[in-house]
Amino acid sequence: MVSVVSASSMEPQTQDFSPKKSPSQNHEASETGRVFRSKLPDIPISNHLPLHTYCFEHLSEFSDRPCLIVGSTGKSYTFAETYLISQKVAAGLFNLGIRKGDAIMILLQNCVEFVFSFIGASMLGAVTTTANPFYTSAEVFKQFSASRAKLIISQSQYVEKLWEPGEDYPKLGEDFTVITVDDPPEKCLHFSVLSEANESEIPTVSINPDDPVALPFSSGTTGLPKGVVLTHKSLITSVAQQVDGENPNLYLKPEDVVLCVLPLFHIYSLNSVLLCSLRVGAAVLLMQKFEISSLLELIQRHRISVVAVVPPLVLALAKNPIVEKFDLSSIRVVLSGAAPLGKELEEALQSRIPQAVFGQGYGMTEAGPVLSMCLGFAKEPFPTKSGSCGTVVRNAELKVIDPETGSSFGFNQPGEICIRGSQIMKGYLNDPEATASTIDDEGWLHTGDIGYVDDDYEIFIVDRVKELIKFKGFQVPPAELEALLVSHPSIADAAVVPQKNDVAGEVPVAFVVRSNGFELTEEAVKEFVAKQVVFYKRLHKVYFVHAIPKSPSGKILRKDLRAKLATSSPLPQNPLS
Ligand SMILES: CC(C)(COP(=O)(O)OP(=O)(O)OC[C@H]1O[C@@H](n2cnc3c(N)ncnc32)[C@H](O)[C@@H]1OP(=O)(O)O)[C@@H](O)C(=O)NCCC(=O)NCCSC(=O)/C=C/c1ccc(O)cc1
Repeated sequence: MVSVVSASSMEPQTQDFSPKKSPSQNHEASETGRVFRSKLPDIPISNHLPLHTYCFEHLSEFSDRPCLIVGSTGKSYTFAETYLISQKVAAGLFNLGIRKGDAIMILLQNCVEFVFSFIGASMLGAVTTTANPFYTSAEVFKQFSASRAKLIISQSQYVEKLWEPGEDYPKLGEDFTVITVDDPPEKCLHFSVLSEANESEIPTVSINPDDPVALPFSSGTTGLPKGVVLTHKSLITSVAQQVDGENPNLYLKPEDVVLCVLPLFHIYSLNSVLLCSLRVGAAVLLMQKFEISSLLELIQRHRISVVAVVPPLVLALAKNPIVEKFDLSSIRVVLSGAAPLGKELEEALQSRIPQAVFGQGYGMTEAGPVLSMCLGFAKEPFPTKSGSCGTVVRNAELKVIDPETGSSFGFNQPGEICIRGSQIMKGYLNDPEATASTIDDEGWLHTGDIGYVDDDYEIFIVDRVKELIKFKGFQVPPAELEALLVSHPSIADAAVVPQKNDVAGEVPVAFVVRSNGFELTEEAVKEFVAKQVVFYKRLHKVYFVHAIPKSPSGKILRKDLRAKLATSSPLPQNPLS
């Protein structure tokens, strides 16, 4: 059944993304060579519960243990306190008019209020859309308007941008409420209106497993950013696939201290760090901003045992000489995700933290997000290979298809990776077309990533058919930058593609066709874009060309442009002109 998101509401209609059949574990793969399953057996998953109930299901076993630790101050909140404050926030949101099905926006860096707000909204049956506080006004408002959020929780320093664009945008205080976690500017409310509300005033709400709970934005395989509808059922399934069962794939313990430096406004940290830790009773150490020496100090002081990272952090930990000065012996697990990690880098870090199990997870916001996870992290671990991004999670099916014909490949043959299971998104918000082109009518989500499954069921990503550029694990949708570029009066056409970069992985670069007779410099183009986008979407290079290569149907031939970049080193000023 195809997920269709109705034009008028947050609710995608009639969904059933559970596997259509129940193949018997990975044996099916060996029999047919078509569908790959985890080496771990399927488990019962409590995905009939609301997300907050599931996360705190075992609260009584660790209610007095630390749940959230603020890195900068050392202040900590127990599980019982975290649960209680979240209940208060739910009551406070209700007092401010938030009802089941309403959306709120969290525009915050990592902090305890982020957690209280997300869980509090879940308790009301409300939906949270998370956004990067470094977004420009226009970027915030696009997401705010698309999600029809009624309230924003932010910090005073970001409030200014909420009314900056003027006329075309809702005015502060008129159409929505702004709450700040620090001293509120005029017309804003302080977070205490939520955190000091009376928890007994939470209404009784009936939450359906298919109700949305989170609405992160992602451009998917193509186009502009879209709201990704993640339900209570999808997030519970994903967390359970990682940390539940007698032999959890990602074995976290209540004694663990889990590093949360990656931003909670992206699904990687929200799911694999926060929600997984809440479920198992592990403490989450919150860092607002990455800075290498503070990070190392915190690891040493709090005996951090589980570290979730992206490749630029692996680079810093593997190469920075300052690392040698700190005691990192507490680390037992290093999970890397969100972008491909080179074998050499992985081995360099492993030699610095020899006692830790090092591995990768593979995720995509639309997939709920985790498709595969290193089985070296399991309670009873399996041997794994460096460079692999894990094995498909349990209670899910994965296949590798020929992107041209759709037929499934067996072992060791690269093709587009597809995933099916109750964890995947319900659909894109109000975008049935994009949903239907991502989730097919048998419930398979097409990732746009090219990879293969080896004889040991380990997955290796080798390329992508999707357009997305990844800067330090952040999404840069080319279509968004191309739309901006062609809005410039002196630009006739433009294409944006990734260029390899040692630190960021990839950076966006543009090919630009000037309008006839117009003077335009590279600096002017870069500045034009930089003013309108968050820092990681800025162009790193502009090449002026006479035409953008396109297919007969008008699609930009990105592969040709990427190939031009790959073959020109060092890059000439104008490779195509
Ligand atoms: C921590 C990173 C790796 C590095 O941060 P950085 O060193 O500060 O560098 P940035 O390039 O990000 O920041 C640029 C500038 O912004 C500044 N900045 C920065 N945060 C601040 C600040 N809080 N205050 C003030 N200035 C600041 C920063 O200092 C810097 O300033 P400057 O040095 O002057 O250029 C950062 O890039 C980062 O968090 N990247 C990860 C993004 C991410 O989480 N992506 C996930 C997408 S979802 C997905 O793919 C899911 C996959 C998945 C995979 C596996 C799973 O198990 C589950 C899921």
